[in-house]
Amino acid sequence: MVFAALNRIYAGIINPPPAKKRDDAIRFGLLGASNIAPIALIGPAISHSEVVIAGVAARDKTRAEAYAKKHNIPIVHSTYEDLLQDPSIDAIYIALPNNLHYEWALRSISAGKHVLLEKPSCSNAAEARELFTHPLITTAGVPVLLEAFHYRFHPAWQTFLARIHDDPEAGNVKNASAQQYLPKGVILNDDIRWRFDLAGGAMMDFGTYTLSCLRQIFKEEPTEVLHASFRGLGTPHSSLPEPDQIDQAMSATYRTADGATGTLQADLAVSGGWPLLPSSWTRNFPGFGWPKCEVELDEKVLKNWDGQVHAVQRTVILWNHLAPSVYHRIDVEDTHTIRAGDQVVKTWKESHQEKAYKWPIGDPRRNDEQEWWTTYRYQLQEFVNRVKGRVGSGVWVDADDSIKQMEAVDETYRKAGLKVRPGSDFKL
Ligand SMILES: NC(=O)C1=CN([C@@H]2O[C@H](COP(=O)(O)OP(=O)(O)OC[C@H]3O[C@@H](n4cnc5c(N)ncnc54)[C@H](OP(=O)(O)O)[C@@H]3O)[C@@H](O)[C@H]2O)C=CC1
Ligand SMILES: O=C1OC[C@@H](O)[C@H](O)[C@H]1O
Repeated sequence: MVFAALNRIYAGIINPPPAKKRDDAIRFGLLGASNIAPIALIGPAISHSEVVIAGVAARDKTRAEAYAKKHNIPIVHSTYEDLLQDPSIDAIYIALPNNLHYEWALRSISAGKHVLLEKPSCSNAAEARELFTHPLITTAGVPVLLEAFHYRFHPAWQTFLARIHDDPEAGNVKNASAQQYLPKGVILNDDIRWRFDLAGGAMMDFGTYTLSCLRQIFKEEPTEVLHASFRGLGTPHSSLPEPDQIDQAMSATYRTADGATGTLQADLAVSGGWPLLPSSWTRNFPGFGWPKCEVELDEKVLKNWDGQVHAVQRTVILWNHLAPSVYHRIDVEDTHTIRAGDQVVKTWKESHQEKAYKWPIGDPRRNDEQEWWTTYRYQLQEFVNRVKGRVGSGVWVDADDSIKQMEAVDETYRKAGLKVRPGSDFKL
């Protein structure tokens, strides 16, 4: 198991096998010399025959040149706008602070470029509505715009959803939870995530994934935020603009019209919780927690005969939805009960575990994917399929989804007593 995981990490992240590039490959330009691009796009592009990372622009040209050299990017522009106006660039990757997503997505689309836009798509719902309903992206034949919720494109996530929504044993969703934690200290004090003016905060970061997970699990929009509470920044951050508006961690519970509930936990600075040691010793040490989604379904009647009922109640857990190519596990537990009236005649459990590094054998989505493909590599595959007009796996994040996501983010901030993240004044 460890050896297989190391192999997947090596081929998927450390040293992806290079593909021979096609003449009609999509030429990507990067806005900003960002920390995330090497993992989210530059690395995945190496093994894709139809993607070339052709250019980068950064606010500081010397930094852009150093970044280009490190990552073998041939073209360097000294302004973001110059990159957009470069006719040799087909698509733009936007991994800028959240408050700049709206403006640069609009600018990129209006320059005729396809856009892979980092999550969260915008600073708030008003911007998302403006962006995703703009005629520049709603008219036929316009460029592709995708909010980069990479985890959704991996077969592990889609298999998890299938166990909740598609199996005969699956009742309605009753309760769900989604959690993501980063150890304290990983995100430094001057990071964009701690800046209210840059639309930062835990809810905009790990919160946006966990909320997206719950919305997918519910398969309908939550109608109410039942509870939301946050842990703020400590004193080292007091020099930042409006530090009291930043959530270092967020916890929120939602309810749907059908009465299902779901809770998210998103923490960008976890401490303590070490096993075996007294909590008083470790409470200031960095803590760890697996990314995890768990769902409890309502009981479902499978069979009804001669006054007896056979029902099943399912629980499903996905361990590590965030980096499933490294390792993941889907646990399915079905509790079967046979009843005669109120009397339980028999009850038993059936459990199994699943892995889905690729689409299942015989599945029409199965193609030339590899077990080491990361979520970002699967996402890139679908982005290219969309640009090229192919059917692909069918997984996508559409405009309405991105709008509803930001509406729920805003509602969470309101419920927590924090301000909705500030939007930009940019107009095309
Ligand atoms: N999909 C995923 O797994 C991940 C997604 N993300 C998302 O990607 C985006 C960027 O995150 P990350 O790469 O960590 O960010 P970085 O801290 O690396 O910043 C990205 C770029 O933002 C530019 N920038 C523009 N204005 C500012 C400013 N005022 N302060 C700081 N930087 C500025 C810089 O560009 P320049 O080079 O021009 O100076 C910088 O290179 C975020 O939206 C985040 O949510 C982040 C991590 C993981
Ligand atoms: O996947 C991620 O990992 C680190 C986070 O801070 C980042 O924004 C997120 O997208």
